[in-house]
Amino acid sequence: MPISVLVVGGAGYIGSHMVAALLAGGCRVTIFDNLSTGHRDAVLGGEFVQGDLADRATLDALLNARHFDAVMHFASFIQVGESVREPAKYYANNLAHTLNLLDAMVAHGVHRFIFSSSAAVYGNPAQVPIPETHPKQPINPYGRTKWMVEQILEDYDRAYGLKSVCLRYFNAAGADPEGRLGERHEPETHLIPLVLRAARGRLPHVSVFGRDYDTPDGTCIRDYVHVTDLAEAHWLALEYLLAGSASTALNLGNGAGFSVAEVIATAGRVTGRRIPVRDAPRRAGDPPRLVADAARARDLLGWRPRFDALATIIAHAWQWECRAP
Ligand SMILES: O=c1ccn([C@@H]2O[C@H](COP(=O)(O)OP(=O)(O)O[C@H]3O[C@H](CO)[C@H](O)[C@H](O)[C@H]3O)[C@@H](O)[C@H]2O)c(=O)[nH]1
Repeated sequence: MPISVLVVGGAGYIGSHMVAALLAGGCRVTIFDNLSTGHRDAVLGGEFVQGDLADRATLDALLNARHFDAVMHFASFIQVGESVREPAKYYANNLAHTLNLLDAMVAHGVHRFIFSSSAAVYGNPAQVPIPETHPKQPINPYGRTKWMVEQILEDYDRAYGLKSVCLRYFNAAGADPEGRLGERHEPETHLIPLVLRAARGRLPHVSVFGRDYDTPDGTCIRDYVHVTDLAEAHWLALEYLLAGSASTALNLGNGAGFSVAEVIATAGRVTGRRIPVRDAPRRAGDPPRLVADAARARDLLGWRPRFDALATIIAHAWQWECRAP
């Protein structure tokens, strides 16, 4: 029997790369596209179900009709600034709808869950690289929803035996090396796709949000991790749960930080284009440095990122950008 996985948010950026990896690995995949936030054409196969995570009846019907070995949950809103302006939207989708999904899983005896968490659970870190044991003090509603779900999962394990792996992504970036999939947020707010749009002339310039941070060149430092390596980590987390292992939370990053200025310079070299830059004020809620200590994912899962060079991450994103109309 192939492994059967329900991928919630499987038509989004990271979810679609995951679906491709599961299909390539011979899994039976059902994609639940929550509120049509994804792109159906991004899904390379599997069964496609469109629905609303708020609708328990749809979830019950799905979980009644199919056996799932595990659920992977990618369907969340991800914009920090928007979460500050519209917290209700984030608490409804990222928290309440996730709770609905978990309750449906418990009711139908599905007890393996892989959750897309975030480095945002750490808030402004007191140290980098950040280990998983670092205090969790999220500084915006987005990060709080991720940390609340992680805490709910601890309680659901104790009470209902629901086993989970929370994967705390640092900065997901890059695109499918074969060029079939890539990043397509609407609106796009992430640094690398915006830099590449400026390189291609689809944007007049890229803004640098703050040059007065306490970092060597004054711009913020992030740990960019390739989307294919994130999908690989989910695979390993699935195998880990199928082996009967205990619930855990793991950082996913390369352990190397790059500043905004370094990203722009690297993109200039990779693309061979001049990238117009404009200085802009700091963006609210941006911590100066986020760099992962991913030793636990290495030790527990055997995760070894393959595309850890920033230039490779940007090259794959550029290949995808060049395919955009
Ligand atoms: O036009 C831009 C866009 C971003 N930045 C800077 O580039 C860095 C990276 O910004 P991104 O928006 O690409 O990524 P974030 O670190 O803000 O976001 C990451 O962490 C967030 C939570 O903290 C969410 O999880 C989000 O989806 C994830 O990519 C930040 O210092 C940001 O200020 C710019 O200078 N100009």
